Amino acid sequence: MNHSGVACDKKTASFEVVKDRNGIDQVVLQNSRGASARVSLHGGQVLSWKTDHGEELLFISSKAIFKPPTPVRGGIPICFPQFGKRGSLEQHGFARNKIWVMDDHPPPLQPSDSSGKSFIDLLLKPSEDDLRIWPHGFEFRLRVSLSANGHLTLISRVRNINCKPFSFSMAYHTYFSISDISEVRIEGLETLDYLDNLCEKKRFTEQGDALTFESEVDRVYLGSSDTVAIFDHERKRTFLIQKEGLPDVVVWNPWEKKSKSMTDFGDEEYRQMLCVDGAAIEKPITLKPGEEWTGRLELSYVPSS
Ligand SMILES: O=P(O)(O)OC[C@H]1O[C@@H](O)[C@H](O)[C@@H](O)[C@@H]1O
Repeated sequence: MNHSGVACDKKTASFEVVKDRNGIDQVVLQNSRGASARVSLHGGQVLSWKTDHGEELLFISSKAIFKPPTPVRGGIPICFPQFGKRGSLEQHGFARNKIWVMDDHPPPLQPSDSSGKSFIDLLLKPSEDDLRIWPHGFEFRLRVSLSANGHLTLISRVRNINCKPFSFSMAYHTYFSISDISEVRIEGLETLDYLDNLCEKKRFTEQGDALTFESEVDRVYLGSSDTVAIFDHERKRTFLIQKEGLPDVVVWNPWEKKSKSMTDFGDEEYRQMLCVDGAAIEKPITLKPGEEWTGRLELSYVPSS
């Protein structure tokens, strides 16, 4: 199938555009082995990423609301131009609530970002309402691609098309599907400083051990290495998060009490999800007129013992 703004190598991959129940386009990417991903124009949000055995790798709440402007609880919402409540905008900024468009003529990326991959290019430009609350002309281009080996890559390019500089924060708010929160650990954040959202954003230093979970966690780890891993012992699977241009890592699990206060989240669902986000938060990105920033996230999984 051919669609403007969408390209793929038909020998190795395919895609399809379908409408959700609210009439919003979703793009289904598939690789030659049958792995798939689903991306909605609502928020430019990845809603599903499946292995070639059809196993879902991302968490979506059974109570998620799919009607804009509510952001969908799960998948990979894009937080932009603000993370959390660190600014005057609504929580996590407006990008995740907007309807993005397919990008007909994206500026070229590296050939390796296209060949053998099934991908979709999306674009968000500010509406007049957006400009009233955040008066900065920008173009946000997002490429979501699925490779032959099932890796999911998100490449964000933000360009300043205005005549004055602006600054922003950004996060790929990734809800991983896990067997049980008591069975997982994160490696790659040991010894880093973090800002604890549960303690008025105070700065602490992580101890030398891998991160495990026994209560609510809501932290921004600062200046992490470019690879972070989530080990899921029960499922015998490890997620690898590789990132470029995204120095920070958000780790969030709402645990029991907060889960009960969220209307679009099941009371017990905190057990089956863990958010680990590649992000740029502590030091906002500043773009001069005409400048562009790129932030790249690659997600993959390997069997583990
Ligand atoms: O409910 P929202 O707006 O999607 O946010 C969920 C969570 O997102 C996390 O990234 C934040 O650190 C948390 O503080 C927040 O509760």
